[in-house]
Amino acid sequence: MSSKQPKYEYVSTAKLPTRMGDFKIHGFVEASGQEHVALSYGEWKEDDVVPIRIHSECLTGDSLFSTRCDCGFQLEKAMQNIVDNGYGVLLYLRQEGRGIGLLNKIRAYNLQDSGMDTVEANEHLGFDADLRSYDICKLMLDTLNVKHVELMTNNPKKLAALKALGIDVVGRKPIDHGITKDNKHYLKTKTEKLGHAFDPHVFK
Ligand SMILES: Nc1nc2c(ncn2[C@@H]2O[C@H](COP(=O)(O)OP(=O)(O)OP(=O)(O)O)[C@@H](O)[C@H]2O)c(=O)[nH]1
Ligand SMILES: [Zn+2]
Repeated sequence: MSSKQPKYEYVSTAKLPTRMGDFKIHGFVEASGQEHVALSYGEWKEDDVVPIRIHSECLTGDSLFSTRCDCGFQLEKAMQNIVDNGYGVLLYLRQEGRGIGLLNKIRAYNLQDSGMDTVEANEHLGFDADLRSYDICKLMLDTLNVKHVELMTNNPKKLAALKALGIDVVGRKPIDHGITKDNKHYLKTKTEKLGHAFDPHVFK
């Protein structure tokens, strides 16, 4: 990569009507060719605090209705929250499997079917527990003129990452939606090993 080539670029915007409401979709690309999108809804001014969700791709949860994780439920809830608020942004990052990719996630699921937890399975495959980067969020938010955010997440690493990028994180909105018998153990592991901020009562 030449030093002049930008690491991330904005590409284009189009209308995206959805079941929840009429969003716009904004395309971004990394120098590596990896593509990401942001959805925006409604209007805001530069001084407004904008509710946002940074969602990591999960084909199984987001598109195939899996109850093994909470991703699909969170995606739907976040988009509904944004519509209910009148404005907001969803950054949809193509970091499937916390950055290890879809087929490695299936390998990790296979190990979990034999008793490992989500972190042990990643490590068994030779990966760190979480390989995601949030650097592209800065370009995405700047492009959409978002300066102050309230982040919908249970993951404190996302708050820290945004702050490190110079984004004014005004608050966090918990998104503990979609807890099922199939994902309770997964969510408990995230709380105990990955620092997620789930209230312990949700696992009872
Ligand atoms: N490697 C791996 N990735 C998983 C597994 N289950 C879900 N994922 C991926 O995890 C990502 C979602 O991350 P989570 O840890 O569930 O949640 P988060 O995004 O960190 O936090 P929230 O903002 O609170 O949702 C998606 O990319 C999923 O594909 C798993 O068992 N192993
Ligand atoms: Zn998922």
